[in-house]
Amino acid sequence: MIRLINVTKHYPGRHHVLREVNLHLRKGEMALLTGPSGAGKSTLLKMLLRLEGVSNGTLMVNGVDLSTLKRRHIPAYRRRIGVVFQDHKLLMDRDLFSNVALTLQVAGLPDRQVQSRVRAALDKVGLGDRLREYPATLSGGEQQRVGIARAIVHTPEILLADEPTGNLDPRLSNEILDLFRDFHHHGTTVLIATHDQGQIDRLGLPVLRLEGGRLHAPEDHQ
Ligand SMILES: Nc1ncnc2c1ncn2[C@@H]1O[C@H](COP(=O)(O)OP(=O)(O)OP(=O)(O)O)[C@@H](O)[C@H]1O
Repeated sequence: MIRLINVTKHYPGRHHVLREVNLHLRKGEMALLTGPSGAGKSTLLKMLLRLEGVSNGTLMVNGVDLSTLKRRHIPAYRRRIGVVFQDHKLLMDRDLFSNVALTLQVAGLPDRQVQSRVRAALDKVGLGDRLREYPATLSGGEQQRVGIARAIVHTPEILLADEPTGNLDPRLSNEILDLFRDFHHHGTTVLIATHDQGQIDRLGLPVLRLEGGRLHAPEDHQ
């Protein structure tokens, strides 16, 4: 599903962030991406979203070489991926329903489908009865769950998260990561960038560690 072959990345005028990285994450797998600050975790996620290009090597997602993806096909490609950020970037002047509905509306889905999908997504994260509330009335963990509902509302094949528990206490972090695990158990491929050693130890998932531009991964993930 996700395959990096000798991928190198450097930003203009800077030395390499990633050097000949190899990774194989199969369909339906879940893994944690870790490493010190500045190691390139966000860069790797951005490359998977085609927000950043690869400098050298090959990055394949679902059999598609991203460097050959035409510009006009990028929006459709991104709709197959759900993304969760640490600062969930919710629209504070819109209620939960509108926050989650937005991507479906932009994609031109009929109203009735938008209604049912948004309700189902908010139900999955335990906020199905709070559709008309505004983000400001929610706790940090609840806001993060709205971010997750928004990421999964279009039933993506791949779910990426960048430090999704960064601002949360351990109990809420457990809840959020268990939610990701549920999606993984239902067949979604999940990759989460995290610094949280407690979660890394607790979850017992394959750990992909970036350091000094290299990726250290279990042998069957290289
Ligand atoms: N757009 C950019 N232009 C130039 N350099 C960048 C850009 N984005 C990131 N970098 C540099 O690339 C390196 C990797 O950054 P990245 O954000 O991928 O690391 P990270 O592992 O996600 O870090 P953190 O854990 O602190 O979020 C850093 O040295 C950063 O300064």
